[in-house]
This record gives sequence, structure tokens and C-alpha cells, in this order.
Amino acid sequence: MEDYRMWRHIFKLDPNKPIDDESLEKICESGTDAVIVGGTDDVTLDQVLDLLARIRRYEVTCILEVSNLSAVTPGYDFYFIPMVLNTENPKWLIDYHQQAVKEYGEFIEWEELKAEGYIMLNPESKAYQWTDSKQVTDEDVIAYAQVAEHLMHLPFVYMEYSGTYGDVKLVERVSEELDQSLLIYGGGITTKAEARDMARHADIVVVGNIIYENLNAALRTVHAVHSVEKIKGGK
Ligand SMILES: CC(C)=CCC/C(C)=C/CC/C(C)=C/CC/C(C)=C/CC/C(C)=C/CC/C(C)=C/CC/C(C)=C/COP(=O)(O)OP(=O)(O)O
Ligand SMILES: O=P(O)(O)OC[C@@H](O)CO
Ligand SMILES: [Mg+2]
Repeated sequence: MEDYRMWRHIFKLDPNKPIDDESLEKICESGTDAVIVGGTDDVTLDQVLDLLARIRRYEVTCILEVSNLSAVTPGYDFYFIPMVLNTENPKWLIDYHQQAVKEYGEFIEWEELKAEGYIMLNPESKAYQWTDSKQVTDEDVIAYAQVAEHLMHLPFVYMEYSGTYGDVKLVERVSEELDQSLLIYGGGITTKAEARDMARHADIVVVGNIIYENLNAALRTVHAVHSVEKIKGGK
């Protein structure tokens, strides 16, 4: 399904983690709205190409989340571009992006690129540490989300708890602030109940690590997310 404003559930595959054909088929045929290929570091072109070729056997929408320029290839449906809002180093917010556009601008199909305003919320995660993120209060998070929507007009705000389950109340508060930007929640989902609780407030729920730990549990999150209505939001 390519109308991303309708998406509710996404699986995120880590190019650095092996996945066998049977498991990949179950992920792609699960009824999820899209599959993201993305990891923080050590993502190689070979891994990104391998997953692209294997996911393309199925009809599911396929997204590359760009974390390093040497691992970008044509052929994905969308390219999601992380911009880290709570970083202390502007290279993760804007500088790598400016350099990438300077170098590859003529090859870019802008319609395929979607910026994600990341708010890193798990200080223990690799993504948080890699991007020099800083700790934030709940009020900071809400203000970052408002900046993303009203000043930056980003299509997505991503509350990233990678590796740990987040704060449902805070996700609800951020959701109440957003009218145009879609709220993505990601981090620590292992059960149907956890998936449902976040799907009540986030527009899109991303499920990652549990794919590699308990595939059946991961698969159950698809129906769990699709079975609940989002409670509020101007969209
Ligand atoms: C030929 C062709 C198709 C050209 C296409 C043109 C194109 C797409 C050009 C790119 C344009 C552009 C603006 C690129 C951006 C360049 C760039 C490198 C930006 C920096 C992005 C960034 C902030 C990366 C930091 C890491 C990050 C936020 C990754 C997101 C994924 C994530 C959070 C994974 C989860 O991490 P975690 O679980 O903690 O860690 P593991 O890796 O262990 O899973
Ligand atoms: O791997 P988990 O903890 O499910 O998080 C999903 C995703 O938000 C990671 O970028
Ligand atoms: Mg991970």
C-alpha cells in the first residue's frame, strides 16, 4: 500500500541480522503495511541489495531508511531520511543531508524521499549514542514535535525508543499536538497488548528486534495494530 498516510504497522528489518527465506516470506506476507530496511551503523550496500531483491518477491511496500550514503541503491519504493531533532551534533540533523544532496541531488526523485524527525528516547540504544543525542524532558519532546510539524513541515515525527518499551502517556500527549505530521512509534514491542496500546495514539507502529527473537510474536503485532482505531489526531 503506497499511500503512506494510511499506514498503521511497519516491520523494520536490520540488514546486519540474517533472516531466512521462510521467515522473510512470513514478514512480507503478514499484512503489514510496509517493510523498512534500516540499522544504525555497519549497514553495507551488499546487505541492502540482498534484502531488496528478496523482499521484491512479494508485493509489500519496501522502504530504505538511509543511515549511510555508501549503502543507497535505486529500487526501493521510498527512502526515509532520519533527521535527529535532539542531537547535540548538527551533522545528524542537517549536515550529512546537505552533503548528500550536494553530491547526489541530480539523481534524487524527491517524491520518493520522506524526512523523519527522530526524537531519540532510549539513552541505552545504539541509535541514541551514535547520533550524540541528549536527554530531554517530556515538555522538550512535545516542543520538538511542534517544531517538526509547524516549522519544518516534516511528514513524520518518530518517537524512537529502540530496544525498550516507551511511555504510552507521552506518546498520547505528542499525538494530541500533531495534526499534519504522522507520529511513528518504535521500540520494544514484544506483545499484542503493547502494540495495541501504542497504536491507540501513534499513527504508525514499528516493530523491529522481536522479529529476530520470536517471529510468531512479531507476526501477531500486525493484527493487533490493525484491530485498534487511533484515538485522536487531526488526520
Ligand atoms: C541512486 C539513488 C536511488 C539515489 C537516491 C538518492 C538518495 C536517497 C539520497 C539520500 C539523500 C539524503 C538526504 C541522505 C541522508 C544522508 C544521511 C547519511 C543522513 C544521516 C541519517 C542519520 C541521522 C543516521 C543516524 C542513524 C539513524 C538515525 C538510523 C535510523 C535507523 C535506526 C534508528 C535504527 C535502529 O537503531 P538501533 O536498534 O539502536 O541499532 P541497531 O543498528 O543495532 O539496530
Ligand atoms: O527494534 P525495536 O526495539 O522493536 O524498535 C523498532 C524501531 O523503532 C527501531 O528503529
Ligand atoms: Mg535494532
